[in-house]
Amino acid sequence: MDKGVKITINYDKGIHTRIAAMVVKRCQQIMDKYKCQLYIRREKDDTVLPGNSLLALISMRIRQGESIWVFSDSEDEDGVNDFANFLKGSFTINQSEIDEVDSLIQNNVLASEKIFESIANGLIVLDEKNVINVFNKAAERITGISAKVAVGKKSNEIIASLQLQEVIATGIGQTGLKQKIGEKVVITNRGPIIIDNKIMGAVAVFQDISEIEKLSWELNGVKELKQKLENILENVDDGICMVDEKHVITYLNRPFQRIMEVSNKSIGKNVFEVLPPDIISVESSHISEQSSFIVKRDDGTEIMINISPVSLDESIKGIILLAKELTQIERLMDRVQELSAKTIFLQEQLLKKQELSKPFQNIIGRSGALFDALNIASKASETNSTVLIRGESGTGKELVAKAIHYSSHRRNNPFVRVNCAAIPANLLESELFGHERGSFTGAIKQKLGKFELANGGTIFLDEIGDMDKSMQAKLLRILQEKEIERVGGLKTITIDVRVIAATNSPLEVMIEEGNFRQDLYYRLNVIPVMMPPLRHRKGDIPLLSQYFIQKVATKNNYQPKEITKSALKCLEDYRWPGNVRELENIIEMSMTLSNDSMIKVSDLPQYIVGNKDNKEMLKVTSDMEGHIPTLEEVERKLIELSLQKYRSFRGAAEALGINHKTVAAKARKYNISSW
Ligand SMILES: Nc1ncnc2c1ncn2[C@@H]1O[C@H](COP(=O)(O)OP(=O)(O)OP(=O)(O)O)[C@@H](O)[C@H]1O
Repeated sequence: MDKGVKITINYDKGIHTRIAAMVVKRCQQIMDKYKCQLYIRREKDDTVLPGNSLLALISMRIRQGESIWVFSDSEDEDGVNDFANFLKGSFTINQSEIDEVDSLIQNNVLASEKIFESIANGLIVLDEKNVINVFNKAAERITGISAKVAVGKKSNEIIASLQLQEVIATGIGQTGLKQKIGEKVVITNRGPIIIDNKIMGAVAVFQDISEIEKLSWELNGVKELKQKLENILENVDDGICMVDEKHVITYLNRPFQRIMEVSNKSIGKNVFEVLPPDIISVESSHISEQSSFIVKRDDGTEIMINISPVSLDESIKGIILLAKELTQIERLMDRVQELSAKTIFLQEQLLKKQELSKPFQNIIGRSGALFDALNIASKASETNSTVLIRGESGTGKELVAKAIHYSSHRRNNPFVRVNCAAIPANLLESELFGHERGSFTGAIKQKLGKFELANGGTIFLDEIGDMDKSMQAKLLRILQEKEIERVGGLKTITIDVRVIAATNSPLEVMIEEGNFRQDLYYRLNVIPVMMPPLRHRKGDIPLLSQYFIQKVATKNNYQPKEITKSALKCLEDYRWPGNVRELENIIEMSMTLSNDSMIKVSDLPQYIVGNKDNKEMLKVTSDMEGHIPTLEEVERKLIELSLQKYRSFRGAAEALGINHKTVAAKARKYNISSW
């Protein structure tokens, strides 16, 4: 190869395309003749090109006067000399040679096109005016634009996103450029075509990497998911252990290490070596379905083990072991039960509260028994049925009767109360049914009865147990026929009245004793409402006290007072025979009596405080172990106890219902100094 021949090109147009084709043709003939390969290279260039490559020769663009070297791979120099002589000549050519050369060029062009078409990357070639000359099949596939449309158009009109005009404008190429063509992501290598230092066009080769991008995005998603999963697994309370199909531990979370007393160094070890056989055995590691069992540890605690197979494409790839400390589960179960009971209770309360209409809302109390009564009463208000309200005096029977009336559709008509106990039996009939004026009744003028006055509304028959038997019969008739006759009158008057009756009397006993009509009882007791006594709902006392303090303050136009804890305790300890009415009265009285902003024990009536004192006294005396103490001894003990309990003269004074100065004096007298 080193023995090349240097020649100078004499042909005035240099080796242009057609001459290059001639050179290639001649070179091939010489190579065939001498069985060698011929090469050429520029004088000051190391690049060696085959002499029979048309593309190579054209790209060299050898001009007249330029020197080139001719080489051969053979020792024999004849081929080189022949080729060199041809190159030095004037390339005279006849017509048949022209045809041959043209067909060679044509074939080469076709071959280049074939190459362009068969490459997998998109190829776009532009001329110096930014007009697309080549737009191969891959470019068509990636861009979705056909070559017929693209070729001949400016690149920015067809595929603006590649910005190939920039390359022509700047002459600067780039490699590995990430660009977008529509939804597709491509990596582009692009560069200018420079000939004789002039930008003659640009070429871009691009590869569709959308799939790779998608995969890498998916891979990132998988990585993120894996991270999240690991975080979850580490933060759950359950122990989790994963074992592969070869029984090798691949993962253990921290709770599993704690529960099973193993370290994370067990990862990579055989599960049978790490865990005892009562947890996992060869048989249990071959399961195809989930199984659960309880294992008792030496310290008596129990662990629930759950083994599940991990299957992929119908073959088992390993197992997952879950370990839960049973005590913890039990604790959780208790908590769940407690919470669900609480939720049900609160839901019921909420429901009750929501269902109660406005007139029921000023009936104070949250206790279950009261709510049940109010709930029934509230439902009764939606009907015309007779209601029988039972309960001790002062429990709020009238309040409920009014609430029923004012919640019902009768609310704009009268609510008429009749106290059956307060009206003498001989007057009750005319009170209820009215009377006509005249000699028979002796009445000077006509009087409407309560039933007529209540027409369209509600009649509230309070203390119905005190009604005498003859009136009971008349009332029964009215309830059945919905008609009345005034005393001394002849005509019957149809009435539309809802009846609500109330009593504190034991009607069932009275029926047995023959003092109350059973048929009337059934007529009245259509919807029974039981009002609980206050001593059965002491939890309502603080709320009721607050309510009455506010009510009295508003009524008398003075500031509401607070109630001390010890005074409230006294109220809670009392039996309340007079129920809410009695509490209301006590609050009103003590608010009036109290000199400052607090209702204290000393402001409460003695029989309420005394009730508490009695109990404490009993306790104090029983503490003295059978010996009957003197009054002084009891007093000393009481002062001592109350000072120990309340830790101030004022607190002890409140509890004892005496002045704090008295307590201080007594403490001095009995020498009680440490408390
Ligand atoms: N739950 C309550 N909330 C607020 N006030 C109440 C409540 N219960 C009773 N009261 C009040 O107590 C007083 C007595 O109530 P009410 O007259 O309704 O009782 P009663 O059961 O009808 O008594 P009696 O059987 O003696 O007629 C009234 O001032 C009433 O407003």
